Amino acid sequence: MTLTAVVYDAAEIVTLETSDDGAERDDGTASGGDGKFGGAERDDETADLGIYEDAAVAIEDGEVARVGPSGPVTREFPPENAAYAVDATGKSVIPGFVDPHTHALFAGDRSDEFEAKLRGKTYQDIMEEGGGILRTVRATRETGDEQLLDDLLGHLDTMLAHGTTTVEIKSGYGLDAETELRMLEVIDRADDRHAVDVVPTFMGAHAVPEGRETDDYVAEVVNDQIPKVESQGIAEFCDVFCEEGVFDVEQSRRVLEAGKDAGLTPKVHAEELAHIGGTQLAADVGAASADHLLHSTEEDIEALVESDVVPVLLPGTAFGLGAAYADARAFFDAGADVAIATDFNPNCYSQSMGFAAALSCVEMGMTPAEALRAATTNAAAALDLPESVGTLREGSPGDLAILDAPSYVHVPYNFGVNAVDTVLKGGEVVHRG
Ligand SMILES: N=CN[C@@H](CCC(=O)O)C(=O)O
Ligand SMILES: [Zn+2]
Repeated sequence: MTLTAVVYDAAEIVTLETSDDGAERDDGTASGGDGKFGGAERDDETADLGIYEDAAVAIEDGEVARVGPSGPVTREFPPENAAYAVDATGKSVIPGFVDPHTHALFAGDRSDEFEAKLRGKTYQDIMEEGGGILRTVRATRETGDEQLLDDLLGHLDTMLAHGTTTVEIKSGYGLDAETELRMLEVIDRADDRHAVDVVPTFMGAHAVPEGRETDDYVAEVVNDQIPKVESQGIAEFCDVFCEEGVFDVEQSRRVLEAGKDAGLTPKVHAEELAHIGGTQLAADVGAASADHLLHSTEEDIEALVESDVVPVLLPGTAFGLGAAYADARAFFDAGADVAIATDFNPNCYSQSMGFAAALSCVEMGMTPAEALRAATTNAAAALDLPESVGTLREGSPGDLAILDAPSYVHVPYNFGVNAVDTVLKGGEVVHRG
């Protein structure tokens, strides 16, 4: 056994050791409070997170061997014997973030669309004028693999610096077999080259290519792209943009069923711009997650909970679109294990899970504890990862973020600023702030 790392004297280590017991919460709708926060106090769920104060964590062969009060841990695992010894005095330690929804591989710049939206254009207006996803498709098709890889590695550096140690990345800016496979290949190479673990998703059904009929393109995804993706053997999930004016429920179902036959677990972009039944589809096909959910109904939410589909909420997207946020409390009240993600893409240009957590608290009414669980253990569940991912208990991967702050609450509290100081992946220091 090699003692990879000891992080000691931390003000606080958050293990997420215990599971959320679904304690009753107030819905925060009582009157008399300040603005949208309402006047009712919610339960303090800090105890659910398994927090040690004045604590240390020891990592052997890349896995957490011990976590607990600093004295006993450092006596058993002396920092001077470790390859990496980190004095975390005044700092706090959390599991590395898991970002379960991104489109981080793309070419081109769409900052002008951000300005256009601020001048009043909608996402759909921009798509109809040839902008949006199809513009990124044109740019991605024209860009070589090495440039795509370089750009992606840069984005992974930014994510890592913000505490993300595992990320899902979708293809979907190719929309033809050749470019979709090329994207998955680049995603795979980035996974090999970078400390961040990358989970690859095939999303040939991200948009309908210019000049094509939707049914005809769906047939291409099903009969040509998915078999090729299966033989390539990189993708783990198959996602579809089930949306008004993009792929309807039946077209989305055809793609997801074909993906399942090819060994790809379904995921669904559902009810982002309108309600068309994508959430129910996710439940029907046994998806790992349904994502966006800005327009989901109570029945939709119940269906997700009954089918064990993880709802992934993307507050950065609502922020960037100037849209209303998903009703996170409705998901919690139904007993869902809610996850959050950045949705990093050219239309939602943020790689920061800390920012997603801040929006989750201020705009979607989560407590900092709920936001942290949504960004770690629940996010790992959205990617079908082992239960230990996103936790810091014995046997967990040694993936952790050390915050330059005495408590995990500073992640959302210090909004707009990166609270992450140092990041360990598999017990190795891979980022120092
Ligand atoms: N909604 C579909 N896909 C992305 C946006 C991609 C883009 O605009 O380039 C999303 O999840 O937000
Ligand atoms: Zn997306």
